[in-house]
This record gives sequence, C-alpha cells and structure tokens, in this order.
Amino acid sequence: MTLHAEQVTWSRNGVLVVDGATLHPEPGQTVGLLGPNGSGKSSLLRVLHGLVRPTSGFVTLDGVDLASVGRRHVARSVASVTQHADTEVDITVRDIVRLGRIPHRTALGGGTSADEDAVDSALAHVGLLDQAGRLWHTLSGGERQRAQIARALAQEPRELLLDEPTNHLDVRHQLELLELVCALPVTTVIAIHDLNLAAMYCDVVVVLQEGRVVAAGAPSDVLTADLISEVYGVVASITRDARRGHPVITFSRRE
Ligand SMILES: Nc1ncnc2c1ncn2[C@@H]1O[C@H](COP(=O)(O)OP(=O)(O)OP(=O)(O)O)[C@@H](O)[C@H]1O
Repeated sequence: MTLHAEQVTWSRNGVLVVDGATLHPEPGQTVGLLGPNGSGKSSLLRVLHGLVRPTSGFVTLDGVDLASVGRRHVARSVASVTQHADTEVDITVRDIVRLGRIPHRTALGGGTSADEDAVDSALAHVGLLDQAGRLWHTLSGGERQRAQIARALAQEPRELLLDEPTNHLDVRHQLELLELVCALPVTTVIAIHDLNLAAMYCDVVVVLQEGRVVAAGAPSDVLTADLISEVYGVVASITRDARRGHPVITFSRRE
C-alpha cells in the first residue's frame, strides 16, 4: 500500500482547485503529475502530504485516512520537496539535510551516528558531500534544489513528493536527479513540466487540467499529440526513443 487519493477535491476561496482526483500509485512507482500552470499539481501534492485537508474525498496512507494518522508517522513515511523551499537563516548545507532526520529522533535524543550516516549518504547521492559546510545563502538555485532533495532523502521516506524538482537544474543534473529518484526503493509523485523527462522517467503519468484528471496511464499511452494539443494548446509530434521505446515529443513553432 502507499499514499492514495480517493476522489479528492480541494476548494480555495470558492474555487475548485483540485476536482475529484484519484491516484493509486503502485509501491516503488514514479508517477508524474503533468498539466499546465495552475492546473492543480502543487495543490494535489499538498493534499497528498496532508498539509491541507481535502474539501471532499480522502487521502490514505497504507489504507488509513491521513487525517487520523499522526504527523510524526506521516513525517517518517512521506518526504516532500516544494518549489519554494528557502530560508534566510545562516545555515549550512549539512544543517539543512540534517532537518530530514528530525522525524526519526527520540524525544531526548540529539543526532546519532546513524543520523550522520544518513546525512552523508544523502549528500553523496546529490553530489554535495564536498559542499556540506557551505552556507545556504551562498548556493546557486540548482545547488539549493539538490540540498533540498538530500534533506528529503535523509528522511529515508517510503513516499516522496517532489514539486518540479528539476527546476534550476542543468541538463546533467536533471537527468541524474531523475535517475536517482527512479532507482530509490520509494514511491514518488513528481510534478513536472518537462514532458520529455516525464516520458523518460515516469512509470505512470497523470495529466491535470483545471484540477481534474483528464488522462492517466503509461507515458506512451497518454502522451499523444491529440492530448498535448487539447491540454496545452500546442502542436506536437511524437516519435519513439530508438533504445527504450518511450515517447519523444517535438514541439512545432507557431508561424
Ligand atoms: N492557497 C491558495 N489560495 C487560493 N488559490 C490557490 C491557492 N493555492 C493554489 N491556488 C490556485 O489554484 C490553482 C492551482 O494552483 P497550483 O499551484 O496547484 O497549480 P500548478 O499546476 O502547480 O501550477 P504551476 O505549474 O504554475 O506550478 C491556481 O489557480 C492557483 O492560483
């Protein structure tokens, strides 16, 4: 079992932001949340994390309504990286990553060597081990993004919720990050704008439009020229990757 959404609706100021979304990831899958700006991807991730309560429907963790699961239990199981993680405090990269260990600490305990091992391992995974002593505010946007990913990895979650994690990353780090995420033994839901990266790395893609799920399934079934035209209003053509067979999307210029 994993984190499931059942007919989840979330309204804000009378506007239906998420409209009846159902999500049933298989354990270990990487699920891509796609859709235009404002289609509800971040909001659905927030509902899945239990940061906001659904207006109707429900989210379950291992079959139990998230509303009745303790926050600490959720924090031990679910890690998230949001789009605007930031801090003004003078804090090092290692300190940021250590935050991921908080849900695992006992009431009395400070950090243990197991905590430090998890922090080192997470830093190594994102290629920041040699930058661990640097201050947060001196990092580039991409380095901050990788530090936040390391914080989520240090949490050793079973479920990972990522909101546009490839933002700010150069192409090598985009590919490395998604390869890392796919190789982790966790279930990942990842809001992502790049349809080609979604096609390369996601087992399943779920397309949102105005808060509603309008398509879901394997990238090769979902990412058709018609769907892309309907949802994004752009002209695209689809070929297949010669080696792995996933769709490769090419966009046409408007003349
Ligand atoms: N707390 C809030 N209060 C009011 N409206 C909100 C709130 N959060 C989100 N919205 C609105 O809900 C809609 C969906 O926003 P959301 O950020 O979930 O979309 P998104 O698909 O993640 O967009 P993007 O691709 O631009 O990041 C938008 O119209 C947004 O303005």
